[in-house]
Amino acid sequence: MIIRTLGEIAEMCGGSLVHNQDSNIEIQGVITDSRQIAPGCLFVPLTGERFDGHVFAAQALEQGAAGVLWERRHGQAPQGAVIEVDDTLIALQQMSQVYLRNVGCRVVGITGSNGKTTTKDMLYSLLSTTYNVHKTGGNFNNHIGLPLTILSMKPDTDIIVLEMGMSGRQEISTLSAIACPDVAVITNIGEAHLLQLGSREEIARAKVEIISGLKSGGLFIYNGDEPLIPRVLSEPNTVKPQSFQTFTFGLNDTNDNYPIGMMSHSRGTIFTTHQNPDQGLDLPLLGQHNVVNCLAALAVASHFGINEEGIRSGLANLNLTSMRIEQLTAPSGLTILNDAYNASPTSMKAAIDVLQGLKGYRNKIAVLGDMLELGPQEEEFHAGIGEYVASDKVDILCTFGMLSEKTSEAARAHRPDMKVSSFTDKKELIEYLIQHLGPKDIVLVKGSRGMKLEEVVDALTEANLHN
Ligand SMILES: CC(=O)N[C@H]1[C@@H](OP(=O)(O)OP(=O)(O)OC[C@H]2O[C@@H](n3ccc(=O)[nH]c3=O)[C@H](O)[C@@H]2O)O[C@H](CO)[C@@H](O)[C@@H]1O[C@H](C)C(=O)N[C@@H](C)C(=O)N[C@H](CCC(=O)N[C@@H](CCC[C@@H](N)C(=O)O)C(=O)O)C(=O)O
Ligand SMILES: Nc1ncnc2c1ncn2[C@@H]1O[C@H](COP(=O)(O)OP(=O)(O)OP(=O)(O)O)[C@@H](O)[C@H]1O
Ligand SMILES: C[C@@H](N)C(=O)N[C@H](C)C(=O)O
Repeated sequence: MIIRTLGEIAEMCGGSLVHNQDSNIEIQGVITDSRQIAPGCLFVPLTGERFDGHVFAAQALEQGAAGVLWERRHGQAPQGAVIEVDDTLIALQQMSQVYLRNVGCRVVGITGSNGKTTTKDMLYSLLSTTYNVHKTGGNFNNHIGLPLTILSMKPDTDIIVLEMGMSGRQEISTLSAIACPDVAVITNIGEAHLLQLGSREEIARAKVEIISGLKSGGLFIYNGDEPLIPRVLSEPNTVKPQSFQTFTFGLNDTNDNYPIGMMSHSRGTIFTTHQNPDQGLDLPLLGQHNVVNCLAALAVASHFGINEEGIRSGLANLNLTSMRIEQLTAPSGLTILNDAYNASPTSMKAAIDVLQGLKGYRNKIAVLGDMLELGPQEEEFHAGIGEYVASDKVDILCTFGMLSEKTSEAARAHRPDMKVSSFTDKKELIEYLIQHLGPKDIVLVKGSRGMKLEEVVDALTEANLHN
C-alpha cells in the first residue's frame, strides 16, 4: 500500500494542508469507508447515494486515521491532519495516478461485458509465477475501486492487473487515463448494461475506450470473434495511441490464437491451441467460455515472457473469485454450479451450455433469475433464454423474478414436457427445491447481482435432501 507523508500526499492530489499541520505525519494506506479505518490511514470522504463521507471525517481521525481529505465546499474542516481539496474523488484518482507512476510497474487493463474478473484471476495466477503482481480485489473495477486498487499495491510491484468496469460511456476512458495501460484486453462484447448504453454498438464503443489511455507502442488484445471491435477501432472518433500492436483470440481460426482441440472433464477442460499445438493445457474451470478467457490471459502471459512451466503451474494454482460457475458439492451430495454473481444473456447461455454438457446426474436443474439492466428488449431476452434452456438436456427449470416469468413461458411453449416452475418469493423457491432435489442431482444457480441468488446456493448447501 501507499506510504507517504501528509505533505507528499497533498502534493500528489493537488491539495493544501490546513491548521499548519505537520507535513511529516506518515500516511499508510487510503480508506474511503470510516467503518474500515486502519491506524495511520488517510480517510478520503466521498459523497454517495446514501451518505456524505464528510460527516465521518472527525470520527475517522478519532478512530486512528493519520489524516483526512476535506472538500473546501464543505466549510470548516475538523481539527487534525487535514488536506483541503476541491473534489475528493478527483483527488483520490490523481493520487492513484501519481502513485502508479512512482511505482513504475507495468499495467494491464481488462474490460469486456463478461469475463473481466475471471480473466484477471487467471492472468494473476500466470504472471505471479514470475513477477510480483497486484490485481483488482473482487470486483473493485469502477472510478473508485480502480484508484483504491492502485493505492493498495506494494511499492515493489512489477505488474498490476486492473479490471475496468462500466455502465456508461466515458467511464472506461476515465479509468484508462488513470491507469495508462501497457496492455489492454477486451474479453467480449455482450449485452451487460444495454439499458444504459442502448445498443451493442455503444457497448463496444464504451469498451474500446480502454485503448484511449494505452501507452504508445502498447498491446491491444481482443476477442477477434466479435466484429464490432474492429469496426469501432476504424471509426474516426475512436481515441487511440499513435501506434500500438494488436493480438486477437477467440474460437474462430481467423484469430492470432484459437483452440484446436478441447476436451471437457468433470472439473474443467483440457485444450490445445494454434500457437502451441503440442502443449495440452488443463484449465480447472468449466465451460468453453473459460477456455476463451484463458486464451486472453495466455496472450498477456506470453507478452510478459511466461514460459510453459509457468503456464502449467499458474493454471494448476488458479484461485477464481467465487460465484463464477463455481462447482460445489453439498454435504447432502447435491452438486451445485454456483454462477450467482451476475447474469446477462451471453453468460446465461454459457452457463446453460456447461450444465447441458455434464453427465452422470439423475436430474439437471436450472434455477435462473432475472437479468437486469437489459433495457427495452429485456422481455425478449428472457424469452430467448427460455427457448435456449428448453432446447436440450435440462430436466427441471425454476425461474425467480418477474422478468423470468417470460423465461418460464417460453420454455413451456418450446418444450411442453419440461418441468417448469416460476417463483417471485425466494423462500418458496428454496422450499420447492429442497422438496424436489436429491443427492444425485446437479443444479445451476444463476441471475443478476441484484437477485442475490447466493442465498439459494447457501440454503441448498445446508439442506438435508432425501429425494
Ligand atoms: C461510494 C462507495 O464506495 N460506496 C460504498 C458504500 O456504500 P453505502 O451505501 O454504505 O454509502 P454511500 O455510497 O452513500 O457512501 C458514500 C461514502 O460514505 C462512506 N461511508 C458510508 C457510511 C459510513 O458509516 N461511513 C462511510 O465512510 C462510504 O464508504 C462511501 O465512500 O459501502 C458499500 C458497502 O461496503 C459499498 O458497496 C459501496 O461501494 C460502491 C458500490 C462502490 O462503487 N464501490 C467501489 C469501490 C467498487 O468498485 N465496487 C464494486 C462494484 C463496482 C461495479 O458495480 N462495477 C460495475 C461497472 C461499473 C459501473 C459504474 N457505473 C459504477 O457506478 O459502479 C460492474 O458491472 O462490475 C464492488 O463493490 O464489487
Ligand atoms: N467469456 C465469457 N462469455 C460468457 N460468459 C462469461 C465469460 N466469462 C465469464 N462469463 C460468465 O459471466 C459471469 C461473470 O463472470 P466475471 O465476473 O468473470 O465477469 P465480469 O466481466 O467481471 O462480470 P461483471 O461485469 O458482472 O463484474 C459469470 O457467470 C461467468 O461464468
Ligand atoms: C452493480 C452493477 N454493475 C451490476 O452488475 N448490475 C447488475 C445487472 C445487477 O445489479 O444485477
